[in-house]
Amino acid sequence: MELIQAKDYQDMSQRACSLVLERLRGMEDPVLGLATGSTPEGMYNCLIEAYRKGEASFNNLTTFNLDEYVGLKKEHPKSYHSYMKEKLFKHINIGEDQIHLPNGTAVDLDSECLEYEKLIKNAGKIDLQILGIGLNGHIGFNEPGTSFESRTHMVELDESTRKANARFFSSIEEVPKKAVTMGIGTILDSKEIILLVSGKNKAAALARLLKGEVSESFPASALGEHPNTIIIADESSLNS
Ligand SMILES: O=P(O)(O)OC[C@H]1O[C@](O)(CO)[C@@H](O)[C@@H]1O
Repeated sequence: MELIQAKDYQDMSQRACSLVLERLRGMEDPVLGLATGSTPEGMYNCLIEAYRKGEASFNNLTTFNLDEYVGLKKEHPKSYHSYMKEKLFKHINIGEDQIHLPNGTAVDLDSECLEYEKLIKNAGKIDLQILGIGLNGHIGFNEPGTSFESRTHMVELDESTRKANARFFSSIEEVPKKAVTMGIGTILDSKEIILLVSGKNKAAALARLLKGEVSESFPASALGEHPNTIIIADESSLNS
């Protein structure tokens, strides 16, 4: 794992944005894996800015998001479909047919998971996967104890994850208890991974990751087994 030290959130976001744009420019039909949460918002703003300035175009891009809550319709304001639309997709030149997120309201969720895996496979490998990290080391919604070989599957969210994500809802009761997420094996199949880490509250998780012990009790440690992962971390997550 390569570590890039950024000064602050803004610097982390800009470095990630520059890396993404550089990689996209070098590819004919890039496949990009995307994350939600607070961490990538600055990077998305930078990508939008580059598009507005005419420095980037996304018409040949295919995207796959990591995860979606079970039970929230696409149109629900707190769904990850809505997040992606509001934070990125509606501001750039990308069409509905280019973007993919799991459907958390599918009648048959097991088939939905298999179908999502198939879609990723048919697109070729994910060229570049963007990740954030949860306080307990989750990546996507893969909670501690998830097999590193897991494929897209349905998960029960940890109470700690629901609590952390309650800030996006009116109350913790509204946070769904389940989600569909790419598995850790699915994530590890990506050709390249960028993990973004910002803020004091992520310091313990980052320190554990950098220690290098690989264990299923700490999902992000799977990245230690990936040949091409870059961590971009800001000072507050590194020095707290
Ligand atoms: O960037 P945040 O909001 O701290 O979230 C970290 C991680 O947790 C999740 O939001 C899931 O809880 C991921 O999608 C994200 O990568």
